[in-house]
Amino acid sequence: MASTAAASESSSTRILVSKIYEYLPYLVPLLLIVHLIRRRYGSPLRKYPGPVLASFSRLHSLLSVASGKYPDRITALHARYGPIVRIAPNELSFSSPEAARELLSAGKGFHKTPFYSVFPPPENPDIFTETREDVHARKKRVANVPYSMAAMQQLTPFIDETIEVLLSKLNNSEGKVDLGDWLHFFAFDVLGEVAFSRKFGFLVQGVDIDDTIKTIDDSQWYNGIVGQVPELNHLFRNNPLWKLVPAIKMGKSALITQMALNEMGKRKPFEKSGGRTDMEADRKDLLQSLIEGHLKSPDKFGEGDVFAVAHGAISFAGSDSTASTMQSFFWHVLRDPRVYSAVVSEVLTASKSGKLSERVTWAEAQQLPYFQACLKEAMRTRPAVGVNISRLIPQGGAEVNGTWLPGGTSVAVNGWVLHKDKRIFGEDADDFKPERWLEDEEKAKKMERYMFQFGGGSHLCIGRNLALLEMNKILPLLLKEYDIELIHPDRPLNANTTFFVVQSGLEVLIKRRGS
Ligand code: HEM
Repeated sequence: MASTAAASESSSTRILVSKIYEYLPYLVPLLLIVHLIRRRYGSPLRKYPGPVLASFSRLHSLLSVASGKYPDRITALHARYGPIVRIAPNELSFSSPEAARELLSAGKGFHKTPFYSVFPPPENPDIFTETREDVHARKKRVANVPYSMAAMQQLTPFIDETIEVLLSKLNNSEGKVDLGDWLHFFAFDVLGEVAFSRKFGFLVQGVDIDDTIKTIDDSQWYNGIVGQVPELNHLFRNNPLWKLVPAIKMGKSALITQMALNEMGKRKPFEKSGGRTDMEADRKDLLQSLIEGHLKSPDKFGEGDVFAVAHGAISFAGSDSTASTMQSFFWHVLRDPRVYSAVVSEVLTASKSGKLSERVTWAEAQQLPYFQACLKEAMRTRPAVGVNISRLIPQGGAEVNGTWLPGGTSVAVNGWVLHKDKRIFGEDADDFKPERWLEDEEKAKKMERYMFQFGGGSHLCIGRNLALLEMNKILPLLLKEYDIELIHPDRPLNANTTFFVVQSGLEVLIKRRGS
């Protein structure tokens, strides 16, 4: 009896298995469709409009970033769907600057999303890649000290030295030059000096040595795209087999990594050198300040953090961002004869009346209101970070700008959208118009509050003082020294957004004033 029952049971199992096999080609797509429909309609975010693909897959975001035109894509999405757009199954993009202020403000428990974890180094996250707020806060407290404006001012001699090299190069190449390339080389060389008291030599050689800049940009391209689906990182960069493919050197710029390692090595043991590279030098570079921070609080800021922060500043955060901003400044100023003539006249008048030194200082640049307005306007209309800044809503949910959102929702904001808000910046917010900063003090203060070119809150850019110091010194100086003209005034600047908006094509005719 028992054996008959067992035989019949095994035969029905066989039938079931054979049926499953028979229907498998239909079953798998069916289950997938059910899963996708659940993602689209079963989510509490279903009431928010957005592209259909985005409601059930992150593929939409991935393809948008891969296009290199993310600022245009996200702007178009908000123009079509309104102030809150569902850009992925669990992600909303907000266009309102008020929402961005709340999202980025410190102490609300909004953490960075897994997007950031894709950026190297995975083994020792730096200030940018660290997604644990408490660990981030601990590290940032130490790293903030050397990045303060007072500390940065002491680095002025490093910047001045690099300025001399740039000027000598431009003096020797009067006529047609790619100003964008020179500004890019300048931004890198300043960082080499500031961080390690070492010249990378981009300006001297006038080329992208060892394809360093290209390697960094390729890495950013990868980070921006794979960051949309961070799980893919296990398949690629974090996959040991990936490293065996010789053509791929994602995230590893030999020149910069080697320089960082050498400089750290030379200063060991830290207890003895105090982080100084040269016992005679009276200049303190960034690495020395970071080592001092490490010596004071080795438990909060380990040796790995010293390396990660110094290396990250150069190989990721500080170079493309500053170069892109300077290129935007020149492109906007040069293509509008009215703006160019106003800013040049301000600089030359100040210079003639003895208000500018031969090498413009930070304090002097602050006394050039029209120049300051042009710089702000460049950072407003073309912020250097082109992809979204995103944060996670904590478990239990939270309100953003009056909208209740469930825990685990990712919320994104984008400077290219936020800075074009007509309520804050005016009906002509899409236009480059420096005057908007000079018309009314109250209005200018309000606009300032809603500028996100350096992010905000606890993740406000740590390098903003360095970038501002550098730009305030070199930009007016170039306007003072040279007559500059766009070769192709009607041609847009080529912009390829990876994480930063990497720009090219700033070709100009340059002539020394008075020559
Ligand atoms: C004009 C130049 C720059 C721009 C426009 C810029 C922009 C930004 C933005 C928007 C963020 C916030 C990103 C986010 O929350 O997802 C950020 C963060 C950061 N930036 Fe910059 N940056 C510039 C220059 C620099 C420089 C020169 C350095 C270092 C030398 C630097 C280092 C960092 C770091 C470490 C972070 C992470 C801060 C944190 O999460 O606490 N940046 N930057």
